Amino acid sequence: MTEQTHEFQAEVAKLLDIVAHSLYSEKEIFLRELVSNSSDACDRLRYAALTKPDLIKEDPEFKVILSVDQKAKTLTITDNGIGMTEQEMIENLGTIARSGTSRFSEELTGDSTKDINLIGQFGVGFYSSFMVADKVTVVSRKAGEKAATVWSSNGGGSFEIAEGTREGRGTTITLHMRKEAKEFLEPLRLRNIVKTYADHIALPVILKAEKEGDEDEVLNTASALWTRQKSEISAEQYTEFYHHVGQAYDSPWMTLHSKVEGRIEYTMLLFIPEQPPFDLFSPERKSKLKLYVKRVFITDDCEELIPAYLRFLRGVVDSEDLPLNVSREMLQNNPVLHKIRSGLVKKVIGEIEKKAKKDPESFASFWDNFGAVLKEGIYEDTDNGERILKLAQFRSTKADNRTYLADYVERMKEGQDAIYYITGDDIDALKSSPQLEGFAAKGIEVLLLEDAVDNFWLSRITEYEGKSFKSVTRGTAGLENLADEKDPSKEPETKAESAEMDSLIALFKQALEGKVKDVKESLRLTDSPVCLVADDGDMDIHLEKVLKAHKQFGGAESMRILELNPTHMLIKKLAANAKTNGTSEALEDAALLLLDQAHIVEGDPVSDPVAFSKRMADFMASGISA
Ligand SMILES: Nc1ncnc2c1ncn2[C@@H]1O[C@H](COP(=O)(O)OP(=O)(O)OP(=O)(O)O)[C@@H](O)[C@H]1O
Repeated sequence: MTEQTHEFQAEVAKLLDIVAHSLYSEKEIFLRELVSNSSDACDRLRYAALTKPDLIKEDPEFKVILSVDQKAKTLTITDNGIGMTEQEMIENLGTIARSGTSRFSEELTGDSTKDINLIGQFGVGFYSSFMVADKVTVVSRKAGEKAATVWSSNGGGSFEIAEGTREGRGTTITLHMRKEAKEFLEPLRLRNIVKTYADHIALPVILKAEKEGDEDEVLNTASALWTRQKSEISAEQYTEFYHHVGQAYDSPWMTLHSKVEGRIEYTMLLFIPEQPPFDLFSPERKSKLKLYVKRVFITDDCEELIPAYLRFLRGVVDSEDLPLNVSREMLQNNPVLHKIRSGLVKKVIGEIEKKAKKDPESFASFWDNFGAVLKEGIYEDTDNGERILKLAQFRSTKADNRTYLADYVERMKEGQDAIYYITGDDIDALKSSPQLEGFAAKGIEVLLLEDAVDNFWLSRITEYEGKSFKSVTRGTAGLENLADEKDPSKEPETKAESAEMDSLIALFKQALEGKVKDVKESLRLTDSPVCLVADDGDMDIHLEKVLKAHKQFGGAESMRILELNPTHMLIKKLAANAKTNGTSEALEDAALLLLDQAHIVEGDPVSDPVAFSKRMADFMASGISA
C-alpha cells in the first residue's frame, strides 16, 4: 500500500484549528488524554483475552511507556493494548466518533473563547496532541493481527495513512514537539503530570530511562483507585478519576465510594456530575457506568447494572462474585447483578436524601440538573418510586423556589383534600393559564409541572400521603367546596343571570356541535372569558399533547369541555343577547371565536386561520360605530 491522504471530518478540522491556535492554557492535559486512551485500549484487550487468551500470551503485562528523544524533540507514548486496524485508525482518528458530534458541530461558533468552553465540555481526546505537537505519528497493530498501519498528520486538513511495521500489538504515538512545548520533554514535568492526572490508572505508566544503563521509572501508583482505602485518596485524585472514567471535565457533585461485603461483594465508586452531560435526554437513555469483575473491565453498556433514571451516574462497579468469563449476554437476568443493582440504587438514593437534608441549596442545584431524570424513577421503580417522590421538588403558584410535596401538603387550605397541579412545558405559559384563576381567587396553591415526565408518573401515582393528585384542567376540580378568599377592596363580581347563561350555553352547544364535548359554566375562571378542560374520565390535555409529540398516541383525539366565565363582561353581554334574541349569526361566530381563543391559550394551532381572521374582523367591525 502506498501512502494515502484522507481529509479530516469537517468538525475535526475545525476542532484542530482551535486546538492548535487558541487553546493556550492547560496544555498538559494532552498527556492525560493519551494515557487515558492507552489505559482504555488495555482494558478492552484484557476483556477480549478472557475468551481468547492467545491474544496476550506473549506479552501479558499491560503497560504504557513514555520515552523522550531530546535530539529529535519527540515524546512517544506506547501501549500494548488492543491496537487499531487501518480502518479503525481512519475512523477513530479522523472523525469525532461520539454521539454528540452533530450537536458539537452546530454549537461551534467561530468565537474562540466560546468554542474553548464547548470543547471543555466535549473533550478533545486524541486531538489534544496538536496542542503541543506540530506533527503526530501513530503506529498501531491490532492484537491478533500481523499488519501495522502508520497514521500521520501535521494537524492541517488531512492525514496520511501508510503501511508500517510494529513489533507486537498496541499503539505508539509520537509527538514532534513544538518549540514552545519543549517543557514536556523534561522528565520532572512528565513525572508531575502523570502523578496529577494518571495516578489512578490501574496499569503502570513507565518513563523510559534516557541513558542506557539507567533504570526505567514507574511514575504512578498503578493500582485501581477504587481498590484503595478511602483515607488514602485525596479529593483531587477522586476528581481526576472522575474525569477519566466519566469522560467529564467538571467536578463531581457527589462522590460515593463504598465497599459492600457480605454474601455478595462489590465495590462501587460512583460520581454524580455537577453539570448535566450533554446527552442526558437522548432517547437511548444509556448509562455509562463501567462494570468490572475482579479488576477486569467488562463493559460500560450494561442495562442491568443501573436503572435508566440514574443514567447521570458515572464511575465503576467492581464485582467479586460474577464469573470472570462473564459474557455481556450472560449479564441479562443475572441474580448477582440484580442484587448489586438494587443495593446500588438504595445507596445512591440514600446518599441523595442525606445531602438534601444537609445542604438544601446544593440539593436544589442537583435537582435543577437531574430532577427531570430522577423523576422517571417515580413510575419506573416500584420499590423506590415513593422515596423519589418524597425527594422531588416542584414549582408552584405559591413557592418562589421549588417545593417538596410534604411542604405543599402542610400549606393546604382547610377543606382542600387534593394536591392540585397543572402540566405543560413552558413555565411562563403555565403560570398564566386561565384554569388557575379560580384557584388563585380561593388562595389554593397549584403545582406547576413543567417536565414531560410529570405526565407519566401522574398516570401511575394517584396520591401522596392519602391526598389525591388532581389536575386543574380536568373535571370539576372540586372548587365548589372551597371558600373564596375575600378581598375587602374588591366588589364581588356580578354574574350573568342563570336563565341567560342557560340560553347561552344551549346556543354554544349547538354552534360547537362536534367540536367540543360539552359547554359549561365555569367555577375556575375569574378573568378570562373561556377555557378548555378535559372531562373527568378523559386524558389530561397536556398528556395527550406529550404522547402525540412522542408519537405514542394512537387513539382518537379527546374532545374537550368549553367553560364559560359567567362574571366576564363579554360572556354577560352574550348571555343577555342570547336570552333576548335567541340564535344569531353573531352569536355563532362568537362561539367559534371563543373556542379558537381557548385553543390559542392552550398553545394549540387555530384549526382554520382564514375563517378565524374573517370572523374576528367581522366581529370587530360590528363593535365599532363610525
Ligand atoms: N492508544 C489507543 N489504542 C487503541 N485505540 C485508541 C487509542 N487511542 C485512541 N484510540 C481509539 O480512537 C478513538 C478516539 O479517541 P479520542 O481520544 O479522540 O476519543 P475517546 O477516547 O473516544 O473520547 P475522549 O478522549 O473524549 O474520552 C478511541 O475511542 C479509540 O477507539
